[in-house]
Amino acid sequence: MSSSKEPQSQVPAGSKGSWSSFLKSIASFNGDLSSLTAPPFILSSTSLTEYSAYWAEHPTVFVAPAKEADPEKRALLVLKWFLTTLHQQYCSRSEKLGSEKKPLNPFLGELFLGKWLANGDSDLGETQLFSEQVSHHPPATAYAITNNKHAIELQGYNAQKASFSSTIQVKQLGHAQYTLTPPGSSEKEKYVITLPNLHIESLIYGTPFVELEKTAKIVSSSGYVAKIDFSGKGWLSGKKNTFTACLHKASEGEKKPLYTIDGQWSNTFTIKDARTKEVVDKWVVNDNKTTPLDLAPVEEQDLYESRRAWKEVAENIQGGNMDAVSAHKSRIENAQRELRRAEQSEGREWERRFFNRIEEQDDDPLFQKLAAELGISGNLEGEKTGGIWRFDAAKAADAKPPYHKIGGEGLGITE
Ligand SMILES: CC(C)CCC[C@@H](C)[C@H]1CC[C@H]2[C@@H]3CC=C4C[C@@H](O)CC[C@]4(C)[C@H]3CC[C@]12C
Repeated sequence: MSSSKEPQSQVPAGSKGSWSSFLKSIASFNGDLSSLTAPPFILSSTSLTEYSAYWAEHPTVFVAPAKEADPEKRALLVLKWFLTTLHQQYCSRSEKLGSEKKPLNPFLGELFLGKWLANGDSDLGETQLFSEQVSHHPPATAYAITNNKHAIELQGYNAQKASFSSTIQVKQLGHAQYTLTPPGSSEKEKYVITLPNLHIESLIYGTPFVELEKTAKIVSSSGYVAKIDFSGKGWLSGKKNTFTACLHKASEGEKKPLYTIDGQWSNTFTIKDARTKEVVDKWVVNDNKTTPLDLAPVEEQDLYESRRAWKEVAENIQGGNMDAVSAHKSRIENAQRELRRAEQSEGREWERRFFNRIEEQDDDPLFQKLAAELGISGNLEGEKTGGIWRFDAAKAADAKPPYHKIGGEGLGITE
């Protein structure tokens, strides 16, 4: 007999069979999550290209480091910003939709573009988002978030490698780089960020949610290192999403912490000065509303913008009309296959709108130095990310639709 405290299955009555076949299929799949066929109740109408927005849903926290003159406090503010993104990155679907869902698998060239407006804050300026699916096989998304007023740029690209060991385990490939120009300085300061591993909990009950694992690191050109350790359901606290973080000088090591942070990334965490043991800052997720991303109305969007391209699919997922969902998905997939065939026979490649594929040896030396400190290499990951991707600010300047000459052809739309 099951005790009343044990979680009950939340799988809808009509989906029990398809859920258990889904669970069986993941136990033996090939590592590409997009290839999994999941039952309708777990499908999301949001594409993975949208997830890039999670990096800056608190624009004031995103720009705060650029205003700080003290390098040590600046490094702390970058760490704080990174930690404040985690709730949105890893919890927001579960909180909004009742569980983690399977996102739409972006097509090559799919775009998600928008901005966070200053909303009356005269000092904030506009923060712009460029997110683009730069590879389809393997799937990889590149993003850049810029704030010109504060000369900040975050860019990165990522892909996921999944495996199965009692549940879905996900390794994130790729990394992020945050660049600013300190007040009064003319030299850029760069922070390179590695991404944590994650796994899915509560799959069996039909209420999957994300838990983070292992570590993430941030190293800076100013000589600071932040290490974040994720312990999931903390051994001491017994609470989910538990972590500890520590900021130290690269020259001094972890034994001489400057600041320590602990708590739950999905709830509350506290920042302490490690020298005085004093609490210097606290973050409470519920006290900090996110700023909604400002998007062009769907009719005015480019055909390759995510919400416009997936409109029919999304509406039919929401309406539960799965035949129409697969019809529209197939339309896009077939048109994309056709396009790839044509490109191949003409010996050319799809032109990325905002990003370029680069050779590692041609990369920014500042980035290369920090990557070496972290032991990461674009070349080693390149196979899983379709290459090494860098934002092209010139391509983004004054960008407005239409973003591609090709029109509806690649989406199976004839107009
Ligand atoms: C819900 C279950 C049954 C299906 C599996 C869904 C998989 C594809 C989902 C679940 C959680 C998702 C991750 C959640 C958050 C992020 C952070 C973001 O910055 C990049 C994408 C990434 C890393 C997602 C990739 C896709 C992901 C791993």
